Amino acid sequence: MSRTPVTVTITGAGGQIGYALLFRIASGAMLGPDTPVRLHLLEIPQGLRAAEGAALELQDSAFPLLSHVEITDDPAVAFRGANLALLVGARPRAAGMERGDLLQANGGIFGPQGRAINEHAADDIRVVVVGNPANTNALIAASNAPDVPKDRFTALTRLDHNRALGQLAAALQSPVGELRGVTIWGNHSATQFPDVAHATAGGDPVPALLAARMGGTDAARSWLEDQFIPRVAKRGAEIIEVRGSSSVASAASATIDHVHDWVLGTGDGGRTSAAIWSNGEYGVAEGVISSFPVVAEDGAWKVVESLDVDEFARRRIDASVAELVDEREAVRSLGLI
Ligand SMILES: NC(=O)C1=CN([C@@H]2O[C@H](COP(=O)(O)OP(=O)(O)OC[C@H]3O[C@@H](n4cnc5c(N)ncnc54)[C@H](O)[C@@H]3O)[C@@H](O)[C@H]2O)C=CC1
Ligand SMILES: O=C([O-])CC(=O)C(=O)O
Repeated sequence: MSRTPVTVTITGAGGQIGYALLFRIASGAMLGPDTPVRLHLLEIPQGLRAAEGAALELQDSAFPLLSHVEITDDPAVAFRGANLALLVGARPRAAGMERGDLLQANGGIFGPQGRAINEHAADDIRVVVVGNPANTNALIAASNAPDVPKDRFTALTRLDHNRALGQLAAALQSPVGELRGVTIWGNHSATQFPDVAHATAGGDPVPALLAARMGGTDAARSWLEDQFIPRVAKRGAEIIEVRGSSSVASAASATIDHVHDWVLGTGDGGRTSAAIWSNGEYGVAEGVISSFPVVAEDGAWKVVESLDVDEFARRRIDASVAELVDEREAVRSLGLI
């Protein structure tokens, strides 16, 4: 284990997801058992004590891969030399806040962070935005980092992808590990489209397996449209209702999965979902950060472009992309991009 440590910046490191992320990163779950890490924890002043407390616990965990922890409220320090940036800290929607207010408040976070990444991060910087509204926050950061290739800015839809796997596995009574080819399209919001048209379980097509279990194609289609899609798309709200607060461990786990696959590759048959810069694939508007079916090879996400999109899927994808375009117009009119 003589490799140079990878510098990982985590924003909002003193928050809930930050707390769940830090220990898994330091254990090697994200970058593998041979890669030492330096952690840069960025917080706002009122979050620094929580980040300091987490750092004490990191020390107490004696992780062999953890080479250094830096805690700061200065983005220039946090992003200096960063190879990976996990942008978790964001401004939550408060009571009475309009969408424009939320985008404005987050623009005040992700604009400066994009500029600090542009100025201070390492040349191979890769960014995943978790803080909501994740896709548009990623767009703001990317737009404020003109020297960083756009394909280095991504947003997390892996949690939605994993939620879809969990629901399908339960419906089919199939191990999660046998499921392939699920896709989340569009925005990390209730308009997202979880798509199983090309999915397989144990090598068999999921639509046919659902029809066999549910007594026909119409019953399977109703289950997909009336139960599966809304349940996955609104799972965040369900967790808040049942748990009393938003998803934390599953969000951290999905973030680990996203970065792990981006850096180390998805391998054979490992198609997944990630929100990445659109170059117009599948008719998605260029220059929004949309979720696509992807594989990762040599440290880059690639859209899997060979899938048929039927009329139902087309409508769902277009609706979610229309929301992304609206959000882009809103942040453009606020001067944030
Ligand atoms: N994309 C996804 O799938 C999911 C996204 N989320 C989002 O992740 C975000 C974080 O969630 P939690 O950790 O539960 O929230 P939290 O409120 O526990 O933690 C957020 C932390 O960010 C810090 N912070 C705020 N502004 C900052 C800034 N400018 N720089 C650095 N740190 C800053 C806060 O001080 C706080 O410690 C939220 O926006 C949430 O909506 C949550 C679950 C899933
Ligand atoms: O709504 C939230 O803050 C949490 C979220 O994004 C999710 O659970 O998908």
